[in-house]
Amino acid sequence: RMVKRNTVTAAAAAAAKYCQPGMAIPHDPLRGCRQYPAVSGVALAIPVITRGLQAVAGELHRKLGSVFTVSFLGMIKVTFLVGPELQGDFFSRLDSEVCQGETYKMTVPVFGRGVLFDVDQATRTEQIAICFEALKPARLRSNVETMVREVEEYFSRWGEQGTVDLKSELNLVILMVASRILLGKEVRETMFDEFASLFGELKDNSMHLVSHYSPTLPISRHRRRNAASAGLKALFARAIELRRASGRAEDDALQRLLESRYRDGRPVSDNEVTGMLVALLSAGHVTSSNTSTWTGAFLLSSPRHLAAAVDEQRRLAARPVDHAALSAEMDTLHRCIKEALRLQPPVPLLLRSVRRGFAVRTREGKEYEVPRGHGLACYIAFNHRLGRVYRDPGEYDPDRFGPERKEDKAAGKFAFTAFGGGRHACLGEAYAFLQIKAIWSHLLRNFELELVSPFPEVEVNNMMPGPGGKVMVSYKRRKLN
Ligand code: HEM
Repeated sequence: RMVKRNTVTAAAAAAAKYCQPGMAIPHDPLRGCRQYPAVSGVALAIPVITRGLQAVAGELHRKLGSVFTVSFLGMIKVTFLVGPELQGDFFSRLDSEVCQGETYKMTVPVFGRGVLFDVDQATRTEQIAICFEALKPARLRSNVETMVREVEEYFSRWGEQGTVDLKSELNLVILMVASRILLGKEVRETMFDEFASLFGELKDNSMHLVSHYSPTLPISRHRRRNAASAGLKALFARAIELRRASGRAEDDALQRLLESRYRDGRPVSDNEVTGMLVALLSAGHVTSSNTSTWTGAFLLSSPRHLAAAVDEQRRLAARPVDHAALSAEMDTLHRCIKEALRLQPPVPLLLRSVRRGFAVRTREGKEYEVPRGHGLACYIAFNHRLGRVYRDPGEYDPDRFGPERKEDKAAGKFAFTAFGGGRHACLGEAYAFLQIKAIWSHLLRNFELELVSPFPEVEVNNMMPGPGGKVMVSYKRRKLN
């Protein structure tokens, strides 16, 4: 039953000064609108700065329940849906009801014109399907050997012992893997340094909050972002020319994109291919790099789980690190990575806009209407720490995903959403796990590691916050047997 916003009770009317028109209105026939589900975003600014977004969200959740609206000067209203049971409304509704497009407009100057969030919904859906086809797990099988070789070569440069900033090391090795598997040998072998410098510039200048709210504001950061994006696309266009001139077909994502066609038979243009490559790198690099670093920080701070992960590698030491080993035989390592993703999801907050209003029902049976025009928020980092879903939610405890506990499954489909879910679920999940496991299985097999700097704090003012500062790790070579 749809709850009409204009049919609130007398009690609700009395509370109207708090429940501004257009807000999600709790429908509680017995108590009326006693809760005040709308809060001012401006009033929240100081608490968010001083106490952090998670703490403030916790307080709002305690006071207002699982559905509440934050209003920014009455102009932007964002409704938060808290808890796995409400995430179907966020992830699975039709794009005509709950739409991604508005909130990803900031990617247009990054990916370039004619790609993804610069095109209509139908074309975007086709382009995403083309990217999915290029990275689907069956396709990646043949790339694993190259991926593992790239990782081995990278760490062969480390000495017998030393101290490194793990964050910058993992950032670089992941970029090398991506340049080989996604972009191909031309970029990896002849243009890597130029590519790495342009991509670094793009990454540093495109993910700040100011770009989210005003992507074309003429500021120096945006000029540098635009130049880096144009430079990257030109570099990929050169790689395409080299590929065509060689007359060879390679086994990488570039080749698969070049050979793709839209459903009507139209080939994907070079501009679209270069834009999709920038999109895949942007979606996949920071997320994988941050997750690898958090995995290291957590493991190296948790002797019991580190020992379990090392034991697993010892058991598998006689086996080659191939696709079967990485995808099916490293359960302990998989859970260690997944737990890092639960505690530090690289995309902590997802936003949508509501195109057609709809009603949601909480687990307590309360109904709310979320009206057209609202923003909709899925605060992944907060949902991942709900005590009713995860036992001791602040603890790093990979065993919670084991067969005895399965805490992510027990609470329903959307209890673990580090990779999103439903209609727009991440298409790089298999690729991300393969490469992070390739890296960490190699590190655990070949090095004794120790975290020698304090456990990292989370970065602020970044849409994809990672571990802040340097993450210093000392290493000593070893061989597991
Ligand atoms: C640990 C690594 C990763 C994490 C945590 C992650 C997370 C996510 C999340 C949360 C979404 C959903 C966004 C939304 O619903 O608005 C998403 C979508 C996406 N991801 Fe990933 N991602 C990772 C790695 C990758 C990689 C390696 C690639 C590609 C190489 C990739 C490509 C994409 C793409 C293209 C989408 C958009 C899908 C769509 O809109 O239908 N991701 N990712």
